[in-house]
Amino acid sequence: MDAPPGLAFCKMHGAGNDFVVIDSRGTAPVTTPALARALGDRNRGVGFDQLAEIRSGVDTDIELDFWNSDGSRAGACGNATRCVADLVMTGPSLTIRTARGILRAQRLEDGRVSVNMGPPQLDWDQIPLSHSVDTLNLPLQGTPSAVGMGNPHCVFFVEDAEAVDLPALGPGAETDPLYPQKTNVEFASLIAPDHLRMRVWERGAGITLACGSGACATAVAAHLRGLTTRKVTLDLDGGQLQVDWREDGVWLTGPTAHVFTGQLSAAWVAANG
Ligand SMILES: N[C@H](CCC[C@H](N)C(=O)O)C(=O)O
Repeated sequence: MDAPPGLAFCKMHGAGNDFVVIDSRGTAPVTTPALARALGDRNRGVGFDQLAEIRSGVDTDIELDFWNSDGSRAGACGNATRCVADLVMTGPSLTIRTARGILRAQRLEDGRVSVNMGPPQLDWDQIPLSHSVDTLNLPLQGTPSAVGMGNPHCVFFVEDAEAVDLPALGPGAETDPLYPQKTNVEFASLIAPDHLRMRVWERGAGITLACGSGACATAVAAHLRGLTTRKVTLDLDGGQLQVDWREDGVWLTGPTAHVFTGQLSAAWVAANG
């Protein structure tokens, strides 16, 4: 007898920031907070930093929803956007509707995928913060900068990002009351005016090897602080990303990898959905 149909997915990563991708084009969306949390469990599920669910586009080629491994929603995910674009793109570019708005991805001649993450959000109420402050110099220890990229970021500039104890410092900043929806937390140090070292503690996912929207937020904050040019390379724990803050938005470029496809068993989905 044939086994009952399960749920197909594929596993991808961008610079070590890893994703489960579910393609729900033409079918009903399946992800619930409980399913995302169960699937994100690296022992009992598949494991991922973010889950990306593809839906059919209405006025764009596709729509994308993002979830963190703790079951919470992520408004933006630069690396997953690049990975999914790589997966579904048939021409040179792709339009994607996300919670943030419409994003455009492009394939470069070297095979890497770039996405325009849109303009940065620099006003306190857009990021969002709990009240009006100088977003470039937050009234927190270490004077980090707040930048929104469709999700909130708190960027600390430090002497040596390598030396930062992420599990000790990340959770406190993630849950600081200044960020009513919590925040992603980046630690960056300057290597050269076009080169940064960055490490990240992500909201809802903890330490990840790379964060595309975090790289964008860090590049924007570094430029506004007068440290860097508009186009920078960022060394993350899992690889390099390029960010170019242009007139039409913040472009993120980097590698993508398709690791495997799989099929969740129907029984597991039923027990965990
Ligand atoms: N890794 C993702 C960002 C996930 C952000 C998520 N942790 C949130 O709650 O906003 C990226 O490449 O942009």
